[in-house]
Amino acid sequence: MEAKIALKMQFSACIDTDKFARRPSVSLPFSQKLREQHGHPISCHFQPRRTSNWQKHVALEASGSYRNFPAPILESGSFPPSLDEALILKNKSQEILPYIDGRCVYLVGMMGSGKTTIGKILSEVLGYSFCDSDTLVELAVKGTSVAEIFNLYGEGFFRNKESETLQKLSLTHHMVVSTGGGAVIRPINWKYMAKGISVWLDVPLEALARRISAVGTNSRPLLHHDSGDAYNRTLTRLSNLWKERGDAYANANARVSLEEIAAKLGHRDVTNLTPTVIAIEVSLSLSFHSIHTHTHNTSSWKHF
Ligand SMILES: Nc1ncnc2c1ncn2[C@@H]1O[C@H](COP(=O)(O)OP(=O)(O)OP(=O)(O)O)[C@@H](O)[C@H]1O
Ligand SMILES: O=C(O)C1=C[C@@H](O)[C@@H](O)[C@H](O)C1
Repeated sequence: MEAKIALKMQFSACIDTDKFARRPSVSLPFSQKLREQHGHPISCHFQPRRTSNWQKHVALEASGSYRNFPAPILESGSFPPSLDEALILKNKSQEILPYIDGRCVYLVGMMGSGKTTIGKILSEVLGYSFCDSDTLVELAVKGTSVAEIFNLYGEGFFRNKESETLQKLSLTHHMVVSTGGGAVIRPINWKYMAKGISVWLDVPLEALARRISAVGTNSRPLLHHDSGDAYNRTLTRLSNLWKERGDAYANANARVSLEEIAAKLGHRDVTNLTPTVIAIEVSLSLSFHSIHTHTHNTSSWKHF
C-alpha cells in the first residue's frame, strides 16, 4: 500500500487527477537554464482524460473510418482537409479504445522521429495523459536538462535514470509515452514497455537530419556539434547511431513507416505527411496489434 502511494505521488506529474481533468493542460515550472538548453519553453503536458464537448461532437459526427475513407482522396496523393484528418483520427481512436484497454502506448524511434509531436496528438484523442520520458528524467535530476546530465554525470547515469523512469511508467496506465531515442538499447526497458504497447515511428534518416538541423542540436547531446554544415553533420551522427541500434527498434509491437504512408498516399517523400496523418497510422497499427495478439495485460495497471 505504501509503495502504491509513493509511486502515485512520484507520478502525480503524469497521472490525471480531477484537477487536471478540468483544465486543458498543466505545465510544470522549469529552471531558466533548462529552458535555454531546449531553446524553447518546455513543459510536461497533462491532457484531460475526459472527452470534451468538442470531442464528443466529433465522435458523434464522424461517420467513416480510415479504412473506409473514400479511395479517390487516398489515391489522389493530396491530403484531405485537416478537419477530415481530425475526424478520421477521432473516429479511429474511439474504435481502438476497447482494444488497448487502458494500456500505455510507448512511442519509440530515433531522435526527431516525432514521438513527442505525435504522442501529444494521440493522447488527446484517446483521452490519455501524455508523458515525455526525457522530461521525467530531467525532473528526477532536479530539473537538470538531458544535455547537462550527459555533461555532468555521463551517459551511463542518464541510461540508469531512463530505465528507472520506464520501470515506474510500467506501473501506470492510460498514458502515451514519448520515450528517449536511445531507450531501445537496453533489453530491460523492453521488459517494462511490454506492459503496454510499443510503436516504432520509422522515419528516414535524411528527414530526421532535416528536422533536427532546423531546430539545432543543443538539447540532443549525442548529436551536438558546434560548427560546420548542420545537416551533413547531423546526418552522419544519426547514421552512426542507426548502425548501432537500428535493429533494436524492430522489437516494438508495431511499426509505422513514414515511407510506406507516403507511398500509400502517392507522395514522393515524407516531408508533407502531417502529424495527424501519422497519428492515424499509429492508431491503425495499435488496433492491428491488439486484434492480432489478443494479449490483454491484466497484471499491471489494473491492480495499481
Ligand atoms: N510530421 C512531421 N513533419 C514535419 N516535422 C515534424 C513532424 N513531426 C515532428 N516534426 C518536427 O520534428 C522535430 C522533432 O519532433 P519531436 O520533438 O516530436 O520528435 P521526438 O521523436 O520527440 O524527438 P526527441 O527524441 O529528440 O525528443 C520537431 O521540430 C517537430 O516539430
Ligand atoms: O537517441 C538517444 O540516445 C537520445 C535521445 C534523446 O531523446 C535523449 O534521451 C538523449 O539525448 C539520448
